[in-house]
Amino acid sequence: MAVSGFEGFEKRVELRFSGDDPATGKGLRRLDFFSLEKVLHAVQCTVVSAVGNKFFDSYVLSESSLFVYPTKIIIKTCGTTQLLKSVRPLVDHAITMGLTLCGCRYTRGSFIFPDAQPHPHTSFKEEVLYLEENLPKNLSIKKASVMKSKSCYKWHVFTACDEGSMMEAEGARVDDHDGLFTVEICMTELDRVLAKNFFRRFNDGKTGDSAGKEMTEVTGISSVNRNALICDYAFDPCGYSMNGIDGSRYSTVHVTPEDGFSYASFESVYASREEFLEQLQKVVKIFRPAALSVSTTCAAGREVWRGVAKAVEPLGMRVRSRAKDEFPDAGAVVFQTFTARRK
Ligand SMILES: C[S@+](CC[C@H](N)C(=O)[O-])C[C@H]1O[C@@H](n2cnc3c(N)ncnc32)[C@H](O)[C@@H]1O
Repeated sequence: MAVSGFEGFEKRVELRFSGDDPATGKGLRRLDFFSLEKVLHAVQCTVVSAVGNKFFDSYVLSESSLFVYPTKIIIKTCGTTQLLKSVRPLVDHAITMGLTLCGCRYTRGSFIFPDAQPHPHTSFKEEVLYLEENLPKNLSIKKASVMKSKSCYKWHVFTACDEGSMMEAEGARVDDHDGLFTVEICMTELDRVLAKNFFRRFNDGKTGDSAGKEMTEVTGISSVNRNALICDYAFDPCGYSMNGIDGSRYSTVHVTPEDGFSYASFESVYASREEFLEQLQKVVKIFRPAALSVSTTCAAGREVWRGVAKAVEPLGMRVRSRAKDEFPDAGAVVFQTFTARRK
């Protein structure tokens, strides 16, 4: 942990592969646990709990989450982890399974404690350089951009893909190659009373799993998506992580409740804008942050960002800025920031 406080803002990387194993269709899910742990060791985190269904495997980590699909991996880590160190080993493991990397997307917000970040996360420039050096050469179509806001929080995006993926994305005009769009929500300065729900009582006699389950219920996180199977974990003395699995769709919540650097994140994929907006409202009510950012990534031409301001306005949040950009393979990214009227 940094001397100053825990860095809640996560780094997130999504790797897409082509060439599934036609015999089992399990692709990357065949990666054994020992190999996965070795990759996570390089990142400096560990698995605290795991669950899977017929579509994917989901892992709650000591620092955030990992999702493994047959041809896609999403890994999100916070604190002072070295997330990008996972990229090359994951690509190498995939090659042994007959899979080729065809797309990479790296996103993160602005760190609260940037000076505490180790290599290669000391700056966005360094992260991009590291990715360029460690990604296979077939990912020749690249773009890196920092999307600005009116506050100190920015959204950093890097994407890279091969020519085949680029043509496919242009033809289908569908992001994520499955019709879903991704939403990443970051919240800071959480309501102090609500943040207390993510602290454990001294010597509570509970396990991380049982205390996590209780937090999921007490805070209302269980009602964000009632169809999701939730795998939750409460850290000691405070902090919370959960992964939700709903068919082929994941969701994830991470909370750093300490006053002075409180932070919570919510991420999920959606097919419908209505469902997204309904869940966004529930999430904002759980944390009542003073500052909120909502990043949507979807096919170019789909305007899933619309309606966000209208959805959070009745909850006392006012739109501060909106930045839009397009990225090869990923599609349109819209980064919107909001602040609470009370501040
Ligand atoms: C891993 S969780 C959630 C991470 C998430 N990205 C976030 O900040 O919202 C981080 C919270 O758990 C607390 N925590 C307690 N023990 C921890 C541990 N062994 N590893 C990581 N975090 C721990 C941290 O102080 C922090 O409040």
